[in-house]
Amino acid sequence: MTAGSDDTRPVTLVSGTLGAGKTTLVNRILQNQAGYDVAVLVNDMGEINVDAELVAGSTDEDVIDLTNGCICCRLRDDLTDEVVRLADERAFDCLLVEASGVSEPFPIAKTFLEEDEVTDRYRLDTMVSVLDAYGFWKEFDPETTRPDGRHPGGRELANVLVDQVEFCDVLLLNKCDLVPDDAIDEVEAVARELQPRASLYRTTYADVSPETVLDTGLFDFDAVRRSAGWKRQLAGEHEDSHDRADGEGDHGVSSFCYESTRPFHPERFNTWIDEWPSGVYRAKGFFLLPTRSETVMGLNRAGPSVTAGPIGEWRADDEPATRLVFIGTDVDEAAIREQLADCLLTDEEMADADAFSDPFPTA
Ligand SMILES: Nc1nc2c(ncn2[C@@H]2O[C@H](COP(=O)(O)OP(=O)(O)OP(=O)(O)O)[C@@H](O)[C@H]2O)c(=O)[nH]1
Repeated sequence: MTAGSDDTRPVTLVSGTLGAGKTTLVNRILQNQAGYDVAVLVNDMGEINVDAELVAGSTDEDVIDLTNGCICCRLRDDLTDEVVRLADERAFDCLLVEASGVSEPFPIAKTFLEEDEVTDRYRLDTMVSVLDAYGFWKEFDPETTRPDGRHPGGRELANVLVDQVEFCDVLLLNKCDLVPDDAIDEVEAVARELQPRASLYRTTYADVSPETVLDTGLFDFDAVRRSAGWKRQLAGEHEDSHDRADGEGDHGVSSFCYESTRPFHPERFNTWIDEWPSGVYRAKGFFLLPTRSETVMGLNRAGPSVTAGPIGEWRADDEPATRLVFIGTDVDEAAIREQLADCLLTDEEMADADAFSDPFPTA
């Protein structure tokens, strides 16, 4: 889905975790616009917009600064006003939006897909994720320390990171200078499992040409939604190099979907979540509990952070079932399936489905 008519301007949305190299990329593009006249919109969480100050080689009118908050949460109206004003007041070819490191890209993208005033003037063209390859590698290999001794930061951001990898057209594995080659291979394998259809580049100081991220025509809303690793799995598909009998891609990265129409024993399943199988760094989906027959219970685990709780109600035409996707490295799928089967209610327990205590949150 690309909204708008031919005279709309292409929008490139750059997201990525804190310090991944977004500003470095934006600077690079501004310094080498390759024949494009590029306008830039930046947003930062701090009171002082460090990013706007750091974006070099630009006059004030090139760079619009949305300080005081994160675009995706508080500034959606401001974002709409600013991009509309920009389009009406200035001539330029492409808009480059740098999201703050804690913004989720999807809500920003929605502004460019759903707001009529915006879609009259712009079309979402390319979603770029800049990944701190070092931080990502470190996330799954806690023994590693950075040469300068600093922690790459923010384990709690793991959820954001996964969303950013899953929802993009172009993925830059940046800071490759800090990661040994064999580890980059592994990071790439993980990233490809999470997002198989993105164009992927290994970069140092975001060294890509402007054509890689500007006016690419790559954005395809439905394809992005469909192809994110876990959604693809939930839909029962499995493609390309990962379509193997054992479900395993390169470097031992694999994924599988567990399904059952029989509910889990609430406490057994909760204990299983606490213990968690080794190697699984991504899990997403929903599950059934006898104590919540009307409720869709969601499970979402990214790196070390996990949430499990109600995410909605089953609708009349739904077929309630547990569907959980697991992605990990050297995962023992058979063992996990067996453990999960042990968490299901037994026939005896099914007969007395009211007799459970339920440790999961209610809201
Ligand atoms: N070693 C190394 N450092 C890099 C690379 N890319 C960027 N950096 C450095 O990492 C730091 C953060 O880069 P930025 O471009 O400011 O990152 P950002 O994503 O805009 O950061 P936030 O706006 O805080 O989220 C800077 O000191 C960069 O010079 C790289 O490929 N290798």
